Amino acid sequence: MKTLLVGVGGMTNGGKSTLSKSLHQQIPNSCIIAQDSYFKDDSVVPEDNNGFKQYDMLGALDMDTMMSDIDSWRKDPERFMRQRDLNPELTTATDTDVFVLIVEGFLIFNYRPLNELFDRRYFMEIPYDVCKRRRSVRVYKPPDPSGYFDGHVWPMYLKNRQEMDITVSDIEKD
Ligand SMILES: Nc1ncnc2c1ncn2[C@@H]1O[C@H](COP(=O)(O)OP(=O)(O)OP(=O)(O)O)[C@@H](O)[C@H]1O
Ligand SMILES: NC(=O)c1ccc[n+]([C@@H]2O[C@H](CO)[C@@H](O)[C@H]2O)c1
Repeated sequence: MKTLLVGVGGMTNGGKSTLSKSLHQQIPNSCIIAQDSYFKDDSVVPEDNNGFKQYDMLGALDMDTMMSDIDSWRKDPERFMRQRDLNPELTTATDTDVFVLIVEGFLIFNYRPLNELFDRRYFMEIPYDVCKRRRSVRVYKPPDPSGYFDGHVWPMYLKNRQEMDITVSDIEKD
């Protein structure tokens, strides 16, 4: 049995989940772990001086739990998929079977212990105006307050992008 860990990173609304779902549908024995499932509770996410919740940084995410889920997959992908009801097959994997984990999220390459696990990395970027337009029709929980994109999301994207460039050198840009 072989394993392949693929990272689909990139900016908010860049199309990460759309691409990941399409890959998952086409690749047998694959599954997705989405970073957005690991946001901490709103009550513990701090606010800046403008009252904007600081969601677009690693501190807002429970990376320990995310890493622990990825570890379970790495140790036994078949069991991981069966436990989550992702793969009903009960047969045992052969030596030639390849299990693929697609990890998608906006800060997956900024977290060094996760970044170093990837066999392949993809980074999805779209222009500022497209990003802002797509984001304006999305409803997050909690919803973006007025001015959030320009006051928090975009400046944090630029900052995180710069930090990621230092951490990662072998990203395949879309
Ligand atoms: N190739 C594409 N062309 C045009 N629109 C797209 C494309 N891919 C995704 N979209 C649209 O962009 C929006 C965001 O897509 P998606 O949810 O896949 O992005 P994301 O990067 O996972 O976003 P986030 O992580 O911020 O939730 C959706 O409305 C989706 O339909
Ligand atoms: N709990 C959530 O999923 C949540 C809450 C508030 C904001 N966000 C946004 O998700 C994006 C990453 O996909 C970030 O830009 C967050 O602002 C998510």
